[in-house]
Amino acid sequence: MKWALCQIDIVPGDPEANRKRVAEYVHNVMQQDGPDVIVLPEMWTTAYTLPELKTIADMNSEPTKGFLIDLAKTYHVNIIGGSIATIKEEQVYNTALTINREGNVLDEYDKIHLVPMLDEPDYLTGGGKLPRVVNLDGVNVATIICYDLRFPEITRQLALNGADVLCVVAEWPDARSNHWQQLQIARAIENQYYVLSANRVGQYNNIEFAGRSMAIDPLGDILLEGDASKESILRATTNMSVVKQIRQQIPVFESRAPDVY
Ligand SMILES: NC(=O)CCC(=O)C(=O)O
Repeated sequence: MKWALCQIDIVPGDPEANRKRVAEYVHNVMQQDGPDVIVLPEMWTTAYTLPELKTIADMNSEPTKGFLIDLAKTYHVNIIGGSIATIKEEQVYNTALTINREGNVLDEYDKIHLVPMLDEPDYLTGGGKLPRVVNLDGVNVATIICYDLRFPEITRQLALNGADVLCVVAEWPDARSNHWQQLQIARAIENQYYVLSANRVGQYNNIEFAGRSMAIDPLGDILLEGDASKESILRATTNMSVVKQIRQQIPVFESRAPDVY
């Protein structure tokens, strides 16, 4: 399966401008060796303009959900639509959308773990349900959002639920880029799945974001890594026979002892 991980900058507080940019990106990506899946970063419609979200966030994920469905159908491509700020029953959530080639919304996941270092808990409501493991062209994929990466409880459970690929959509600051890289490698090794990420680049509110989007194989080897500051599209390939092979060679899931811990 071929993936395009979109490491892009975001226009703060301007969802219309960001949708326009993403439409152009998707158009260009599909012109050259079209991927099977496109992955966008976290909060890509607004960036972290938290005090403004009550006025600029989507309502029940619209209009961005409709926009992504149209893109998926037009280009016949699966889209992990990063995450967007959306208002549901007067609460603002950070929500990841996964849409298949036919334009069906397979998952709408509200970020569970809100980041104190970026003031998310002051403005957002955390979700109460795990992401779904969805099937994209025969591959089992789960998507988490940025800070979720620090919580091995969720990433292990997604492996137990059948994930062979973990996507991480992010706005991870450069100040902690070491954690960004090491945690992705750890999650790949311990769960023996691919970890593919799309992190934003650029700055907002004196925070520099880390870029360095990654594709990591189920042994923890880095296949691709984005630049720290430049917009780029990382093109990765996943092969499910590699996941199967590693899980046979090092049978971690059979060796678990959940009755002990
Ligand atoms: N957007 C995020 O969730 C950032 C997470 C972060 O800064 C960290 O875990 O460190």
